Amino acid sequence: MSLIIAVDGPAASGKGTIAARLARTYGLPHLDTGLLYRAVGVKLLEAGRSLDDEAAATEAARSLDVAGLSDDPRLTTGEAGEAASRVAGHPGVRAALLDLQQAFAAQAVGAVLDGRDIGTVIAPDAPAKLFVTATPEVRATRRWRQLTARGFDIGFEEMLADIQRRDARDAGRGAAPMVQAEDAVLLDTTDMDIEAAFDAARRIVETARAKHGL
Ligand SMILES: Nc1ncnc2c1ncn2[C@@H]1O[C@H](COP(=O)(O)OP(=O)(O)OP(=O)(O)O)[C@@H](O)[C@H]1O
Ligand SMILES: Nc1ccn([C@@H]2O[C@H](COP(=O)(O)O)[C@@H](O)[C@H]2O)c(=O)n1
Repeated sequence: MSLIIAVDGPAASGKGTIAARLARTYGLPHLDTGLLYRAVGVKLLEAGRSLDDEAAATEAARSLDVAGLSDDPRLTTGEAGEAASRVAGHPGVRAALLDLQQAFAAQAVGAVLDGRDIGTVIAPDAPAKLFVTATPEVRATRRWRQLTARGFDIGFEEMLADIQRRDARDAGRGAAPMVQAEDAVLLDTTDMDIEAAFDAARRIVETARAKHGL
């Protein structure tokens, strides 16, 4: 068995930050799966297609070029996040992105993946699973700081409404909804800074490693 670390949770909970640091700590490749859905959403928007058009979204997912996604500034906007969450509800899109994610998780060296359905659908047998969360207000504050620091003009109330709308859509959809896997450990980072959250995450992974002899 390889060390697969599944990190799920709602928007701006800090799961990407934790996943990236865990990957560095354990020398594992890391996939931010949200980027895949963001790229599909942006592709549709740029082609002038409706985000509700499942056939177009599925085709965009099937023909996705995954090279360079983590450096693409178009994927970091609030609009990209909203578009991602809309196309992520299409079963065809999720099916088109499944093999790629499962192949990434199956690397012999192990892997860290973060998203919404890693512990439930992509890697249900992962030995280490975390569900990272924080209150909507704290997550909206983190995302607002992140976006305004990059020069985006957005009010806090709008940010909070965006987070709450996305939470409801991601948790309420029929296809692979955002839900804590039964065997995932809940990590509530509401009152934790990044260092404290990472330390807590590493302890969870260490416990899993000891349990599975990894
Ligand atoms: N525990 C924390 N305390 C304060 N700020 C944090 C904490 N964790 C992450 N952040 C900051 O909050 C912002 C969002 O974090 P991050 O991108 O890791 O969240 P995420 O859950 O991966 O979001 P998304 O799913 O939308 O990609 C970043 O600016 C990050 O530096
Ligand atoms: N495994 C995943 C990852 C993401 N999504 C959807 O994409 C949206 C954007 O994700 P971020 O992590 O970049 O914020 C997110 O709101 C989900 O709708 C997903 O469904 N499954």
